[in-house]
Amino acid sequence: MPSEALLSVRDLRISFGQVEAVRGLTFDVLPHEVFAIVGESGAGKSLTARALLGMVPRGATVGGSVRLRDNADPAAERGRRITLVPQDALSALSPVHPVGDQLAAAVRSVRRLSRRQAHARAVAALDRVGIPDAARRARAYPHEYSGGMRQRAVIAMATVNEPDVVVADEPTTALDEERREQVLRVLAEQREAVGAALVLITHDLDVVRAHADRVLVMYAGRAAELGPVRQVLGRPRAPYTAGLLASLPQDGPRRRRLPVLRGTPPAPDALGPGCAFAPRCPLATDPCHDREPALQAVDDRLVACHHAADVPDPLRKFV
Ligand SMILES: Nc1ncnc2c1ncn2[C@@H]1O[C@H](COP(=O)(O)OP(=O)(O)OP(=O)(O)O)[C@@H](O)[C@H]1O
Repeated sequence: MPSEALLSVRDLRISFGQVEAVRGLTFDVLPHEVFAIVGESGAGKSLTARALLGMVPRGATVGGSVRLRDNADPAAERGRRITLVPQDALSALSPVHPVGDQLAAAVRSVRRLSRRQAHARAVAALDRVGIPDAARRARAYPHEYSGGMRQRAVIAMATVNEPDVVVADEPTTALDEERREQVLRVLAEQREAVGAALVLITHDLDVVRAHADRVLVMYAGRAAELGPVRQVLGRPRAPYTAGLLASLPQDGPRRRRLPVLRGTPPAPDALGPGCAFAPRCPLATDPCHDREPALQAVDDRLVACHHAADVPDPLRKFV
């Protein structure tokens, strides 16, 4: 891995029996960056997110490698050097222990500190994420917190041990717009406060545009495009990225999003020999149906498309 990478993923593959759901992902996460993974439902984002922490569902086989800096195994460093902000804040907190105790336990699981010291760290972490009157609130149970406070407490839990990498799996999916921005702001602040990189899993290109430095666009378990957000979203080279982008309104309320990408992604057990996107792709030609494209470097990013050089600009003409 490049010496500066905090997390290095090489040819990650996750399969269930004969069916491969994640099909060979390779990328690095660099210090301090926000690395987004975006794609439609079923693309393999959640499986990938969990594999980054060494967590895989029962019955899955994992190939390739995921390593932290100094070749450390993420499963051994989970909670310490790499942490997860899950989608559902409630499920991340135990209902039967005060929030402060849960944070203090997380601290003591990785550091030799007295209860008192760990509790002080827990309170400081709650204070840092903007929980008012943190010392008192630390003694309260999750059900005594508002939804927004619970989200913040989960972010405090993920950052209390000052990890190198925080993985946030769709942290804002269930939230309204205002809460969504709040959570992303708190995440960004905490990432900066503890100096961590953030892997942000989302299906929302608006979130990517506003919050990420680099983006991996996934389709059917593979990388369709990978590179700096400005390049990838500014001038997509994968027809899939272009289609996703074109389905966003250029302005106006988000809910007026247009369903431009027709059809649905293929199921992992129904993939043919060609490009998985070919059945939905307006640029597809015979080679696209016959042969899966390899990732190639084009304009400061990697693209898996036989027609990477032909994806028209501006986007509106494409769809
Ligand atoms: N435990 C499992 N057993 C069998 N197949 C699974 C399992 N978990 C996930 N898959 C399959 O792997 C594929 C990728 O799933 P994953 O949850 O990673 O997608 P995703 O991109 O996170 O989607 P979403 O945005 O809906 O969460 C899906 O086709 C899913 O059916």
